[in-house]
Amino acid sequence: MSWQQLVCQTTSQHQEAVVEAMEAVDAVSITWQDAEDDPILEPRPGEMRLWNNLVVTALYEEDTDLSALLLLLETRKADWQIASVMQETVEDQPWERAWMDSFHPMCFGKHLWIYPSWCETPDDDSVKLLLDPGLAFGTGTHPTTALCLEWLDGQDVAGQQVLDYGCGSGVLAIAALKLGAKHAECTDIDPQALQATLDNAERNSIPAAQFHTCYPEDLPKQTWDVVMANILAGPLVELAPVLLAALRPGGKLVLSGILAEQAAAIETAYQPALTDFSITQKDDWIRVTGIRHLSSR
Ligand SMILES: C[S@@+](CC[C@H](N)C(=O)[O-])C[C@H]1O[C@@H](n2cnc3c(N)ncnc32)[C@H](O)[C@@H]1O
Repeated sequence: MSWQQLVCQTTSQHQEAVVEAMEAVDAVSITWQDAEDDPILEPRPGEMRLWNNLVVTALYEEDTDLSALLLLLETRKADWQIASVMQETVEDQPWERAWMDSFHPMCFGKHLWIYPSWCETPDDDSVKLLLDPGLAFGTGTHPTTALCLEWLDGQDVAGQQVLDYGCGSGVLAIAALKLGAKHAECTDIDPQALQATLDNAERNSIPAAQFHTCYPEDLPKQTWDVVMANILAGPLVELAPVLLAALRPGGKLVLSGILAEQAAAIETAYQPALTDFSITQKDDWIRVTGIRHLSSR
């Protein structure tokens, strides 16, 4: 058995019209994704934002007649800012397994590995995290997470208290605990992220006494030895007073989720309070690290 797939590139302004036209011919599924590498900045609550240019993909049964839809897309090409339309045949496959094939064990730095739960883990002395893709961000496949994990792997966090601000899946906190940290505080504005962190901590056999999840407004009034925040440049600039106040003098800060061209804004907000300020780039993204001055500034 095979399927027909229609792949159409348009703009966010016309995505709704294209999706409606595709739905009208009984699409089995419709998905859309970024046509470029265009990060979406955090929407305000209740607001939905799309990438500027997107690729809309519709799947149809083998015998669906798509001629009228193709004609409509061709006629409205200019109005709906359609850059391309492609029709292809897709062979049937075990879909529930297909996505699993794209997740493999990944190594960060020298010792830190992330394994999907369906992979066998070797019996060696590497540090292993079990993590499956889920609703919350953070499986290590994104350069921003990878930058933080690579940094963590090179740190001596034994016995330290860490704060994971914007924890997503909890990947950074769990990695720090596996590397010997004493306790991790995990915070996020998204309830699904807090739940995913709890689930992933349990899956990784982290004792409940070693970590805690809460919303940012409920964070305990204390400072931490290590503060990690992989959010986005805008919120990181706004959160600078909060994150710096959470860091004990001499404590280490790692920030990620920042595009290379946003480095100056982060530097202005954080550099005056830090020593050893350092920037590392991976693809379009950067990681910023530093140590809080021993004297308060
Ligand atoms: C890019 S994900 C990072 C997840 C994970 N820490 C990692 O490194 O892969 C950013 C997370 O920050 C959360 N977030 C965004 N703005 C926030 C804010 N102002 N305060 C706390 N969390 C925030 C999001 O809900 C999301 O889970």
